[in-house]
Amino acid sequence: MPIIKVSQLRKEFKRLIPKKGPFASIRNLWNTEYSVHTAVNNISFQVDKGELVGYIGPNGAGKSTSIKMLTGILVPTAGEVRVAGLVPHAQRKEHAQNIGVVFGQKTQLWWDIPAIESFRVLKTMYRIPNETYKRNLDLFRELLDLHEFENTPVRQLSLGQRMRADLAAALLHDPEILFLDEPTIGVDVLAKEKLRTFIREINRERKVTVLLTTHDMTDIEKLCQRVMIIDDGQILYDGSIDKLKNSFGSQRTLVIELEDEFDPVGLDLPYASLVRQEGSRIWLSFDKEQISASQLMLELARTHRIRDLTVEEPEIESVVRQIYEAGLERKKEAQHAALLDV
Ligand SMILES: Nc1ncnc2c1ncn2[C@@H]1O[C@H](COP(=O)(O)OP(=O)(O)OP(=O)(O)O)[C@@H](O)[C@H]1O
Repeated sequence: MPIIKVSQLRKEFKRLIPKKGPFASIRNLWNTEYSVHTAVNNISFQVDKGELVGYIGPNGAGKSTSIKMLTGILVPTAGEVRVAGLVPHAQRKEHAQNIGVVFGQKTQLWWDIPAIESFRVLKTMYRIPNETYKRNLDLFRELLDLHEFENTPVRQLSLGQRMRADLAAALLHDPEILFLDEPTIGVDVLAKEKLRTFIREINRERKVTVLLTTHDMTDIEKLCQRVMIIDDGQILYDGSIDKLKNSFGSQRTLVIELEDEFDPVGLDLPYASLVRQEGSRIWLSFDKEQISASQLMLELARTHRIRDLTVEEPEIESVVRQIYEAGLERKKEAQHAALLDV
C-alpha cells in the first residue's frame, strides 16, 4: 500500500538576474528581471508502507527540494503529493503528526538547552501521552546511548551526538514516516554505524517508512532495499541496488588464484585487462557485455592452471559515480550546444 504518492511533481525557483555595469547595485534595487530554475522536474513515484528508500543524486540534483515538498515546507509549483493521505503543504498540522524529519545540516533542537529539555517541549507540542513518551525515551536511550549527553546543551554536543539526539526527537511522537536528509554527514565511522543500526531497527521493528538522502553510498548499501537516483530534477533510476549494478555497471573483476606464479608472457586475453597481481593471484577487469567470466576463465586455462576463482561485483560507489559523470557530460554537451545556437 503506497504511503507516499508523488505525481508529476514540479518545483521552480525564480532567480533574480543581476544587473551589470554602472550603478548596478543601485539599479538592482528596482530589478524585476527573473530567470526560472526548475529544481524538480515533473517527478512521479510511490513508496509503500514500511519501505526504506534511498534518494540520491549529485549536488543540486533536487533531493532537498523534493524532501521539503514532501514535508510541507515548500509548496509545489505543479503536480501532486500525498503523504499518508494528506497534502503536506495544505495540511501541515495534521501532517506533522505523521512524520519525523531530520536535516543533517540543521538541528531541529533548541540550541541553548539540553536535548532532554527539547524532548519535553516536543512532548507538549505533539501532545505525546506520558506512556508513549516514556516508552520511546527508554528505547532511544538504550539504542542511541542518549544518557551520555542528554543533559548537555545542544550547542556543546559533537555532531554524532547531536544527530542521535535529532533522530530521537524526530521519533518521539511515533510518526509513520521518517524523512532523513543526510543524517550521517560529517559523522565519524563508529557514530555512522550506530545511526545506521538505529535507522534499520526502527524500520524493521516499528515498520516506520524511511526516505533517506545521502552522499554516503555505504548508507545506501547497508540500509536500503530500493534506491531512487535524481539528477537535474529528474528521476534517472528507481529500483533495487542489484538491478542498478547490473543495468549500469557492466564492469566486473575476476580474481584468480593460480597453481603457479603468474607469468604474463604470451598471454593474450580478449576483452580483459590485468589490473593487479600478487604472486599467484591476479585480478582481471572485464566487461560482462563483451565476455563472460566463464569464457575468460577458459581462455586463461589454456596457458595456466587455475586453483580458485571469484567474480567481484562493481562497488555501488563506482556505478553511481558513472551515472553522475554521464549526467554531467550530458549537461556540458547541452550547454555547449546552447552556446553554439547563440
Ligand atoms: N530557495 C531556492 N531559491 C533558488 N534556487 C534554489 C532554492 N533552493 C534550491 N535551489 C536550487 O535548486 C536546485 C536543487 O537544489 P537542492 O537543494 O534540492 O539540491 P540537492 O540535491 O539537495 O543538493 P545537495 O546534495 O547539494 O544538498 C539547485 O540548483 C539549487 O541551487
